[in-house]
Amino acid sequence: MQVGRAASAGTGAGACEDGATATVGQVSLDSQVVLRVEQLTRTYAGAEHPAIQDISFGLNRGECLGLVGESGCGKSTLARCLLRIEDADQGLIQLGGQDIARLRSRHLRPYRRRIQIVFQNPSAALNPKLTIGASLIDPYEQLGREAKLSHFTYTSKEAYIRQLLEAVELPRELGDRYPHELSGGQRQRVTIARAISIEPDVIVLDEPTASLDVISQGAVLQLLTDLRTSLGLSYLFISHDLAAVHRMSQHIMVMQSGRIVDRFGSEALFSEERHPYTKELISIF
Ligand SMILES: Nc1ncnc2c1ncn2[C@@H]1O[C@H](COP(=O)(O)OP(=O)(O)OP(=O)(O)O)[C@@H](O)[C@H]1O
Repeated sequence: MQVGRAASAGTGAGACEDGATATVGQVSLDSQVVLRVEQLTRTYAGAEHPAIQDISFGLNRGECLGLVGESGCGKSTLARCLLRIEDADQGLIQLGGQDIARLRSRHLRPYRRRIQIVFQNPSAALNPKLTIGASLIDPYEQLGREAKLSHFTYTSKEAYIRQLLEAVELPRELGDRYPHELSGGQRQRVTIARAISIEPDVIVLDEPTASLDVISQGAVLQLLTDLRTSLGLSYLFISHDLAAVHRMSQHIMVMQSGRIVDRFGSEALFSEERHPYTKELISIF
């Protein structure tokens, strides 16, 4: 893997609620924010309450921002809205300085590359009829050709696939296999390789280790941390596993019934100031 662009350290602007630009001396920290979300709300047809309501946060370049909350609180709805798989009813999603919340088709296309997602279930995320190599090349063919890649170089399909497999610590022979011929942990590494292949700014990790055994979980979380540092990636790490979120993230947000009820630097998880719901989550895990 070619690496080089160093990740910026977290600046403290992460997870800022009102989306305001923070300043330290003369230095604006706003340039560090790669993804800014303001007042995002989504109500499903027929539902009594919004699935997500007034969600606002900023994600710093090179940072992992954790989002934790119990099942059904709205985490995946937020992820789908950020990826524009679903549309929010109102609110702003600023990526690369552009509000993408309402962009359509060709206007949205240049921003699709900038935000990628890794889902919980790698088996559902990979086309069973494609070899691993073909799956890895697919995002580049769809979105990457227009982009100037700086870590991976595309000289030939084979060379590109090799770099991606190497980046996620998989043997190159796996490129010729089909998804069912891999273990769950290997399949999830392939979906991570797909997500990084077109060098996005942001990756939404939606419960990326929930389907794995404990040993594979630890290894995949470590790989994600290493890739964040070496590729300068920014993560929104969604999980109901508070321990994993604490391990991975510089800042943490806690979601309850569609709203962010608590947000703090990871080191302040056990502080007395925590919201009662955060304390409840701590007592469960
Ligand atoms: N397509 C949909 N249509 C209608 N309601 C939905 C839809 N998807 C989710 N919901 C509802 O929206 C709320 C939030 O669901 P969501 O899947 O975002 O929660 P979650 O926190 O990701 O849960 P989990 O951790 O179990 O995946 C729930 O009440 C859910 O029933």
